[in-house]
Amino acid sequence: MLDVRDLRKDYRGGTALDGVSFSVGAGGSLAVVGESGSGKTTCARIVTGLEKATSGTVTLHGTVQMVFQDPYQSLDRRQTVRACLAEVLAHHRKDRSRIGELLDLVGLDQRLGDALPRHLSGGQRQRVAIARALAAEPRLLVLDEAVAALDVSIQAQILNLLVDARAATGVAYLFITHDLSVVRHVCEDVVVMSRGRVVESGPVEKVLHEPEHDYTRRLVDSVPRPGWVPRRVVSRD
Ligand SMILES: Nc1ncnc2c1ncn2[C@@H]1O[C@H](COP(=O)(O)OP(=O)(O)OP(=O)(O)O)[C@@H](O)[C@H]1O
Repeated sequence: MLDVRDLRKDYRGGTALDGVSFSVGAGGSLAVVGESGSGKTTCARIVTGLEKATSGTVTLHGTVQMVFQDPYQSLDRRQTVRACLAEVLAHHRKDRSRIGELLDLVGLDQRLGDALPRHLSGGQRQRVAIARALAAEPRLLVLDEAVAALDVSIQAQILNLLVDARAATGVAYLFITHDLSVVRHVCEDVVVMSRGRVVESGPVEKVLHEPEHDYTRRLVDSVPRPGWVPRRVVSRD
């Protein structure tokens, strides 16, 4: 449902992407990992249409929504959770009655519908951002460092939520992260980027256990706790 072929992005100062190709099947989940500056965000911005590639093609069947790292920046500070979701539902001509369903889907208490972003914790705000993205019923969600700003225990909760939301809705993920430890739980496949190129790709388990490329090996070694898998967390923030 998403096919990215031979993307190139040149800036005046250099090249951010060079021959990048990958694809995500319907309901699939692909991680794009790499160090800072490897080109991940540029990929995400081109897939979502925020930026144009210098050359190459992006073929996408269905709509795409994006979830950013910092939900506080991406939410309107004057808008309650309910108003925020109502706006997106109206924009996409979806039924307003879905607000309750969306809050359930992301594990937010219905009473929080009347809260403003400043009354919510970081994890709760990210739940709102995910609900807002899912309100449009996209076929693909691009998550750009969506858990990077959260504490590890809250990260685990949001990762669990993402697993559950994908199972419930059939949405596909393009999961952009510098942190390999969060990939295994959420994604089936991974592409590893370095300096604007894909250096390795394949099933997550294979790439994590038998990395072929030196760069990937270093990324795997730099994970603080190799093999760390977030445990199911029962309590919610
Ligand atoms: N608007 C721009 N103008 C010039 N160079 C840019 C621009 N945007 C990105 N770049 C360069 O392109 C390269 C890839 O950047 P990109 O943000 O995609 O990497 P990244 O892997 O997402 O890193 P990070 O995690 O730090 O955001 C970097 O060298 C960056 O400096």
